[in-house]
Amino acid sequence: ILRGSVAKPHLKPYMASLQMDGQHVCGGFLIAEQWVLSAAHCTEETDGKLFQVLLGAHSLTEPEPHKRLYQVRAQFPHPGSNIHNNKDDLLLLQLEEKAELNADVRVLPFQREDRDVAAETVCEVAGWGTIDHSGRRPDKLHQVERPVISRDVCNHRTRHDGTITKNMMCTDSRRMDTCKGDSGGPLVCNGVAEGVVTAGSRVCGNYKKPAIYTRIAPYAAWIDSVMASADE
Ligand SMILES: O=C(O)c1[nH]c2ccc(F)cc2c1NC(=O)[C@H]1C[C@@H]1c1ccccc1
Repeated sequence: ILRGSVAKPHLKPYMASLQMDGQHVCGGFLIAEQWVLSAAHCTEETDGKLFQVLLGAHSLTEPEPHKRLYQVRAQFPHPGSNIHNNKDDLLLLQLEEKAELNADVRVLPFQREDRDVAAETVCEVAGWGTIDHSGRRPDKLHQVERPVISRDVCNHRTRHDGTITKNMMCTDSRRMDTCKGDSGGPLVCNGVAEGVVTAGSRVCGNYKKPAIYTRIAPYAAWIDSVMASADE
């Protein structure tokens, strides 16, 4: 998160850190007791290995009462996701067991009504991604509030030039922005997860390149079907 602030500890109890060999790779969030939603691109350099999911954390390194690293039973990248674009950039992770829910570990509801969030709506996004232009990686969760910008503005030829589909949404990236390592985290508007930070490589903090999110509502049926069909 560029030019945001340190989050209040454990006030975003749905936040997950997707880790590989003890290192934070991407964000994610708890959508059900045994399920985390993130971004498919985050699996690109993991050559088939499964993530581990850290829940209940504020600091990535310090011991905290409800912090716990969960093994992942299975990962389900959206079948339409690919390395060439930001389409269908969603990843479902089934935890090895149901997460123990408590004050620091809670499910976040996601939007099921497929209707665009109004431009100028101020939403919030959090993550353990880079916090400055030298790529510094924070130990603690950071957050920032950003206004939604319309798809028409985001698709302007000087911005993302028509690549933003109806299944994507954008927020203003002037100065304050998401950045590498924040991908997979939720864009939360009025307490509901409306989007997932896309994990395609992108410049951060440049107003000409707004932040891009995968809208969740269009994928509610896919999410429900994967959760329903995955084996116990
Ligand atoms: O965050 C992203 O957009 C993104 N997209 C990807 C695609 C492939 C892929 F193998 C990884 C990523 C990845 N994450 C990262 O590179 C994470 C490792 C870097 C990082 C940044 C800040 C703080 C901690 C760690």
